[in-house]
Amino acid sequence: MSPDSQRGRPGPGTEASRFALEVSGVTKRYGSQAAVDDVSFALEPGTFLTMLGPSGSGKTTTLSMIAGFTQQDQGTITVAGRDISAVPPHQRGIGVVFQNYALFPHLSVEQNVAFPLEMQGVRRREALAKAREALEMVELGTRAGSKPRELSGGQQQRVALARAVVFEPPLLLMDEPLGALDKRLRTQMQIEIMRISRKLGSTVVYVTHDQEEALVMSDLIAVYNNGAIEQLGTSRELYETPRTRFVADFIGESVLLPCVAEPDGSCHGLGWHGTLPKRAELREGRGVLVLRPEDLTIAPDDATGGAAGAANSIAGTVADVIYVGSALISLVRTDDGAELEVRTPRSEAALAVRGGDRVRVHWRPEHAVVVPEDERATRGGEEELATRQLLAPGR
Ligand SMILES: Nc1ncnc2c1ncn2[C@@H]1O[C@H](COP(=O)(O)OP(=O)(O)OP(=O)(O)O)[C@@H](O)[C@H]1O
Repeated sequence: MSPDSQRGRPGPGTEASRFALEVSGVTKRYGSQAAVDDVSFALEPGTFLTMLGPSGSGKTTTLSMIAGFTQQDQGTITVAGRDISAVPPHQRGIGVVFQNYALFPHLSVEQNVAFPLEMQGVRRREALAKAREALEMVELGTRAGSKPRELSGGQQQRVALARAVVFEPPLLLMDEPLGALDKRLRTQMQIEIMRISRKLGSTVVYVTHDQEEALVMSDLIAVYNNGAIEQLGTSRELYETPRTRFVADFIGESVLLPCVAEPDGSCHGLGWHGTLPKRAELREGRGVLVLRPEDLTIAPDDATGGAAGAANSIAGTVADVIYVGSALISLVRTDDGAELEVRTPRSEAALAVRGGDRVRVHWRPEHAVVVPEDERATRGGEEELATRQLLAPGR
């Protein structure tokens, strides 16, 4: 477990109930495979956490254990300081919106929304009145008497959202709730979900595949990989200071250059040398220099700095230039075969280069991060070869 995944956990003797949700050392195995492997995090009330990661990395299983649909093999889950591990789902007081958590087709929209309240023993009249309020909140007040099949996909999702928030749950779990919607409706619903969760002051755990959605909506993002949280932080922390190569690659566009960090504070790679960035996860040995395309600048290669070139830069040939409206993307192929993407704002387009130009791509060490090499990524393949060449004396 990375120290990051423990973020916000209370220390021994600290009052646990200051957290709306605390997941501690939770593991779920299917056969010999761990779907979720020793996951821990704690959320202050009102936090919006998004779980982001590739398919099969354990996001839904984590959510399902919090909801109570799946029983963990190890670890504890507490909601507002109360261990809910043995509490059945409907008694957990958690609002749930799962993509496949369908509405009841034979009930009207308002009866669907009133259902969780009636399950809690609230009288029918009161439950229906509250259901109508929740439907107003998602702007479906006029469709209370409709059957779900008479509504569009987006409207049905909004009913599901109303049903999840009708009892004003302090904790709301959402698994790809907008997965089936088109882009326009998705954006509208993202705003709706943020508005409603803020209004209710709910703590939200949200699962999505869409990193843009995660960056826009979340206070915190947990990046999942292979059943574990690889890094947990704000959007900005994940983008600007990824701790691992996986996170650097997964969040936003990145340029990754294999490198060797030296104890004297320098680092070098194939065809370049420079200063070891302060934000280096390792001070010595093999790693990967992480750069963001918008932090790179491009200039004609005038061979400054002699044959080895200027520090913190690499020479190459422009393979392509793509106009994307707000910026120009230059794809540069280095002499050692690495591909670099350089993003130049449109306002600086005078600096633009053309395909076939010899150029030098520069970066500032304060914009770079060095992360450890990912063993999985370097097992076999070209990259291992590149790293071996990098370490070979005489190059
Ligand atoms: N009921 C089950 N039986 C066996 N294996 C399961 C079961 N549920 C999940 N798994 C396995 O656990 C792993 C994690 O699955 P999970 O659904 O949590 O991933 P996910 O990150 O939510 O993926 P996706 O984004 O595709 O929904 C996967 O390898 C999956 O095959």
